[in-house]
Amino acid sequence: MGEFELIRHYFAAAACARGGEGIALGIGDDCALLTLPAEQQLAVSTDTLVEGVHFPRQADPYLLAQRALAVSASDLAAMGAQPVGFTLALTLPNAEADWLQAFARGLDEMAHYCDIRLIGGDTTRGPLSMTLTVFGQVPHQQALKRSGAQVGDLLCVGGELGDAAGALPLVLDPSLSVSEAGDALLGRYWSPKPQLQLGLALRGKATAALDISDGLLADCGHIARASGVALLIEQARVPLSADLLDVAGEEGALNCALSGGDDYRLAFTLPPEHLATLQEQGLPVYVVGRVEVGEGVTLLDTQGRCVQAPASGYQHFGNPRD
Ligand SMILES: Nc1ncnc2c1ncn2[C@@H]1O[C@H](COP(=O)(O)OP(=O)(O)OP(=O)(O)O)[C@@H](O)[C@H]1O
Ligand SMILES: Cc1ncc(C[n+]2csc(CCOP(=O)(O)O)c2C)c(N)n1
Ligand SMILES: [Mg+2]
Repeated sequence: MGEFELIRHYFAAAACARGGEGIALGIGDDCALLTLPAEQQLAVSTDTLVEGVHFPRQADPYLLAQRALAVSASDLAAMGAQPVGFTLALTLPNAEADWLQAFARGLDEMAHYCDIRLIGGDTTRGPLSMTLTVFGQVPHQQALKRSGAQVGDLLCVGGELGDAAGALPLVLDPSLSVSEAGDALLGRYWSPKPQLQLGLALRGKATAALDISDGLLADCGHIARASGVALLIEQARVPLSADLLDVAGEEGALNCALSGGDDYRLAFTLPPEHLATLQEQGLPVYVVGRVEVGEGVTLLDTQGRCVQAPASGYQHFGNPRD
């Protein structure tokens, strides 16, 4: 199977490659063309996933595609953007029909969940990796940036943290036996659910937001820096799932939540007056701390004393505390 046949058969023909709102031209030309309403801005984000770094060797192609698109779409959620389209640059060691079929099915399912269309890409031969670029729309002045946190805001997260990090030993060693709780954690690693609905609901309410990819502490550091404030996290309020507690124990679970990464849940700062409205809508909003004058991220125990934080989070190069 040649490159063009592969593209035609597995990608151009996929349900997620059918046109949609805002897509004037999709797969097949030198560029795709997007048309946005005049009052909207285009939100753009790109993410690369490399075998052995972001996902294990011999990964199930169906799960891999789901994870790749979820990770990318999560950045749109974090900006409060509505998904429009995405490109897929796929590098493959070889073209295997079964692998491609399963990959395209995983991609289709996550694209359906996110309501996003495949609009183009690139297919090359080489070590397995993929780069997805997502495009979304957000009304002018309404994007959720990292820089707007205000003293007095609450610091919130969009759900239980650490599950995917808790699954990592199981991901890395498939010979380990997996309990029911472990299986649930594996589901959170392979198919994170981008919090798109929450992102939209936070428009005009949250003062800053991002999605947690490197760990709560490290990613909150980005908000603190960009906003010029201090973030205080009350350790006891960090939401942990029963499955994670079961698999990793209390201390292990907390470490996964604080520094594990791979959560793809939102962290955001919120003026207190908006909390009840969001929670009444049934949205997952958990208060974990607050914004104060100062800088950096501080972890507090139940008595309000500073706690020595564990290693701060995932970094590809260099010292994690840089
Ligand atoms: N090679 C690069 N050239 C230009 N800008 C880059 C490059 N790598 C990263 N950036 C930009 O730096 C900022 C931080 O990137 P980073 O990849 O850490 O994003 P993130 O959302 O914090 O993490 P994630 O990639 O896990 O979603 C983003 O604005 C990103 O576009
Ligand atoms: C097999 C395997 N080993 C380790 C990890 C952990 N990991 C890798 S990259 C990253 C941060 C996000 O990446 P980026 O900053 O590039 O978006 C994390 C938490 C994993 N996911 N899979
Ligand atoms: Mg991000």
